[in-house]
Amino acid sequence: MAAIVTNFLPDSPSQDNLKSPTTPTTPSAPFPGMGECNLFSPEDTLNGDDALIGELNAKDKLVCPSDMVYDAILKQLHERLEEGQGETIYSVGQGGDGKKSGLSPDEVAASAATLERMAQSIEADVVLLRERDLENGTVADYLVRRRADEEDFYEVRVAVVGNVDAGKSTLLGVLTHGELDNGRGFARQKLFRHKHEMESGRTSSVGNDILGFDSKGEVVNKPDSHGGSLDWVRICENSSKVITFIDLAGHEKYLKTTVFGMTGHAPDFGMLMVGSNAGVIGMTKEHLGLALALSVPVFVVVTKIDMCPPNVLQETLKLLQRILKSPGCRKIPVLVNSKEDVVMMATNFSSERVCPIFQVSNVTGENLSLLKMFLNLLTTRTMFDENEPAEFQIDETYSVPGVGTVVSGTTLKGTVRINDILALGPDSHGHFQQVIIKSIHRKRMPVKMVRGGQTASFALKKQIKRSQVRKGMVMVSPEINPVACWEFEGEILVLHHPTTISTRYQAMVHVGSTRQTASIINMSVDHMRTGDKATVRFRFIKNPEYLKADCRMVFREGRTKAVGKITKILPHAPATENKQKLKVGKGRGHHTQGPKPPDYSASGGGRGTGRRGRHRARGPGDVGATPSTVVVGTQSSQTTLVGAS
Ligand SMILES: Nc1nc2c(ncn2[C@@H]2O[C@H](COP(=O)(O)OP(=O)(O)OP(=O)(O)O)[C@@H](O)[C@H]2O)c(=O)[nH]1
Repeated sequence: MAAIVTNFLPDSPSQDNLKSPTTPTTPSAPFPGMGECNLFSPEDTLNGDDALIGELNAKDKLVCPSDMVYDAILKQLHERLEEGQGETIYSVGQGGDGKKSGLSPDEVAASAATLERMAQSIEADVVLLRERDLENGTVADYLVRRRADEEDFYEVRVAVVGNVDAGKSTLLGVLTHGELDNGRGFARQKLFRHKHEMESGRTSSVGNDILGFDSKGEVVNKPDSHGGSLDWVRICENSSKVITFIDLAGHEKYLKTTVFGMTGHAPDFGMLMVGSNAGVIGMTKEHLGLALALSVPVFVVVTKIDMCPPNVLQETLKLLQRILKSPGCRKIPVLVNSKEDVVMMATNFSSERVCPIFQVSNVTGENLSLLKMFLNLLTTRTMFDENEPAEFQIDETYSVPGVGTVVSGTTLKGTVRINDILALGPDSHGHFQQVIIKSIHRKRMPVKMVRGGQTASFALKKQIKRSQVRKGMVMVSPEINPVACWEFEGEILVLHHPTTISTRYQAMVHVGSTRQTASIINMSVDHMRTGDKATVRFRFIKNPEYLKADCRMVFREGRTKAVGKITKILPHAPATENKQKLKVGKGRGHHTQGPKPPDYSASGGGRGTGRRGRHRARGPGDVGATPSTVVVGTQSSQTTLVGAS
């Protein structure tokens, strides 16, 4: 099995205990209140009224409820919508009173009417998802979703990955423009034209496409009849939920950008595309491994089933399932063939264990309705708490004529409103400066506020030049009192390295939208090889960064890949120590302060060496501190060195 597993897929179960805070936390089920949460317990606010609790747990409670029961169920529904950020799945006919679940057709109809009446009163819509025929009758699952608020919509981010030619652009074109492909690139052309228009003046390397769903689960996207482009503002205004596809490149040469897209754009889910005729080739396993390493739940879309001989399709599916079940993945692959499968998969998807597999054709449209239904039911993994101080990570910067500097990225926590004052940084000295939010856009739509889990662009009021802002910076509430760090510790697992990794080895660290070369300055072991785990102390070579413990990280250069999580931030490590140390060592072959000479052979050859030289010339901090160094002072930019013998 090892042969089919990429070097992003270790044969090790150890990834499970690595949790990411830059990617959102995972609730146990995407739909609060699904299944047994329908049932009332004595802890509910019913003051221990046993008779009422009994009524509320009855499978037929919605058939003809008393006023008291009606009010209690309505209150519960309201709470569940709050908890589920505007939606929930409600099962009708499911009993918690010891009686077997299931209602007669008349009872289901009466219950549905009651549910509908309740939903109307709280500005929500009800849509039947599936009916299950059980021994004692029918249980019906309904999607209850709040209607669109012109200014607000619920956002789910899906990173689209897969090998070149898997049909990524075509599928996005078909989904967002509502027209099938011709097998010769028709659908993707629309997307390219649309992208070209939308990205003029922008240098984004990661494409975005949106698909809106209204409160009834209908697709909102309607390209205008002339240019075929999409009106994002109209889509957002009419949608209760917007899926943002983070369109990542399939080619190996863009892997760096793909890693950035997966870490910096905080996707809720990954959509792995596989061409059924080509099978699991090229970057497919690499992308799957990356998603797993970052704990991003993945679903697979197998395309081109219209042109694939059945035996080849079966081979592809068999291999996919084998890879997904392998020790490196430990997933439960499920082929999705019906609406029932979709509801089951959507309600269990956030658990990260199941991996739904869709088989579609962009040309005939086969099974696309199942995929759309699944996308409609996806819920974000971000738990939002408006009382938390705001945190926003920047993944793109712009200079807009007449507006000034604009930063875009993801709100990780709290809320940000127009005129809020936030701390922007860190700059190259580790400092943060105050900025005022002048205006906010979500998907090009002007809004007054954004909250955790939402992407946004902010125009900044203060005279901030674009050159003063870089990807990887953050804007946070000043009450956080942010501190930047040159150094941090992480627990990492080497997924692949051609030889051994030693102290002073340098590679690119990806954490959230932070992407910078860092040097290993010491480790809990002498050397690390493929499959090894260690606690490692890193030092950034160019700027200090704002990091947080428990964030997931990827450490990679060329074919070297390691994943892990940050365990400790060392905000008081000096900024200038290495420059001085370097002078001592340079030209004299004097490396006595460093534990080991740099492992150039392992650092990707001339490229790695060249980087070291380049960064050394630029500024502080390229070679690591030694444990023997004594440091006085706490501000990274003002640190004094004593006893750097
Ligand atoms: N017959 C058939 N052709 C398809 C299907 N999906 C995509 N294609 C064709 O496959 C070709 C490649 O599709 P793309 O969407 O460009 O593939 P991609 O994964 O985006 O490729 P990169 O952007 O290069 O990474 C195009 O000519 C599409 O028309 C499908 O379901 N059936």
